[in-house]
Amino acid sequence: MNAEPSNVAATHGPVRIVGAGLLGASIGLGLSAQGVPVTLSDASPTAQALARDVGAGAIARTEDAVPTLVVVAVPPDVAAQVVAGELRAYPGAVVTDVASVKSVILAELVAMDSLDLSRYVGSHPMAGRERSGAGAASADLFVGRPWVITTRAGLHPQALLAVRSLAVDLGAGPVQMTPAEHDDAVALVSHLPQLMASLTAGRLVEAPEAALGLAGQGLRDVTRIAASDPRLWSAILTGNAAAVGTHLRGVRDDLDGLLEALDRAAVDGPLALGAIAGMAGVISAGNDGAARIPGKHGGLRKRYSEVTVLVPDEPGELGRLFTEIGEIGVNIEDFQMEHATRQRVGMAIVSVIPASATTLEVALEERGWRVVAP
Ligand SMILES: NC(=O)C1=CN([C@@H]2O[C@H](COP(=O)(O)OP(=O)(O)OC[C@H]3O[C@@H](n4cnc5c(N)ncnc54)[C@H](O)[C@@H]3O)[C@@H](O)[C@H]2O)C=CC1
Ligand SMILES: O=C(O)C(=O)Cc1ccc(O)cc1
Repeated sequence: MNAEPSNVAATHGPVRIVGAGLLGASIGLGLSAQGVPVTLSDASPTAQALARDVGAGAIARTEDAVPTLVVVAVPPDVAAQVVAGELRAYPGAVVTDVASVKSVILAELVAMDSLDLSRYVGSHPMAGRERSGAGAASADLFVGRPWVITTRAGLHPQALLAVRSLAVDLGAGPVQMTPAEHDDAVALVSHLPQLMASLTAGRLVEAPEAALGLAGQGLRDVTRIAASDPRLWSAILTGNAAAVGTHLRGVRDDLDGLLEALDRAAVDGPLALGAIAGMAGVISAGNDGAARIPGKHGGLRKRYSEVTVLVPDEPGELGRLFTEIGEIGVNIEDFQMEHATRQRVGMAIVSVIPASATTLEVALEERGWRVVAP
């Protein structure tokens, strides 16, 4: 995202952000970069000062101009209380929250007396990281990502428009859903994957060092989000308990079928009746499901060819590889690095458009690089 003020934001502000962590500071950075006035408030003075220092806005003061929009970016278990406080403090402002669960927060708000909920729009940017705090914030966190905006009867159309504009200003695509539709969808595409990553990584706690030493990219891919914050995620998961439970029970049914087939193979041998079909069913359902995940830009995921190059684990070698790929005239579309444990070599996996893959392989080999056969 352009760091220069572009003055094209539909959001005029002032925007008040309550909760200046990863999400709050990322929103503040994105809006500040477009010249929108932003103030920051956080229960933690340290978090507030860090968000200011990274450029997400100014620390809120009592004499500040009244905000037109308040963005609440605190953990889900305190979101309703904070939203209620902001609706009361700023009777002319639209208030949104960005918490990862929506029905439970709306239910808490509805149960409170004398709140003007026509100005409250629950929302959820589908973008984030496995790290917390303003130190990990980024102005372009939301670019190209969906931003769910929850709709319901009684919502003021101007409030809905203000939150849609916020999402668009930050480069996201607004998607309207009811709170229940949202919660069921994220239970499947966000909350279940978090639990599967945590459950898989949890099995490693007591694994022998020798086993861990064999780990490759597959384990790293599956466990990336296991680094997430336990406090935040317990609030998210319990805040969406019914929907998460439904999808987790589905996994339990699949596991029961899998175990039955495995037990048969363990007792009667790998070709035991139904064993192969049991495994193939699970793996091919996985193939079909994974093929349905939209890619970065909504297209098919496998748009690039991968060229794998061995890179000596020495200072400057990766830089030299990038420079030489540039000299060969091939554009790097994506990049991943795999490290083999206890070896002084890494594998650079360079994604390029399919038409350039062979040219790149040949040219790199001519220059003395070891290209791993696809
Ligand atoms: N982390 C992620 O990847 C995503 C998180 N979200 C949602 O965004 C919200 C914020 O999450 P993060 O920014 O990741 O967390 P974070 O931990 O980085 O930041 C939360 C901030 O809220 C502050 N806070 C807590 N209680 C407060 C209160 N009562 N008043 C004022 N400030 C308070 C904390 O001091 C902290 O600085 C959560 O509701 C989360 O579900 C949404 C999308 C992605
Ligand atoms: O890192 C990822 O893959 C994510 O999906 C990030 C994320 C985490 C929590 C949310 O509520 C929304 C998005």
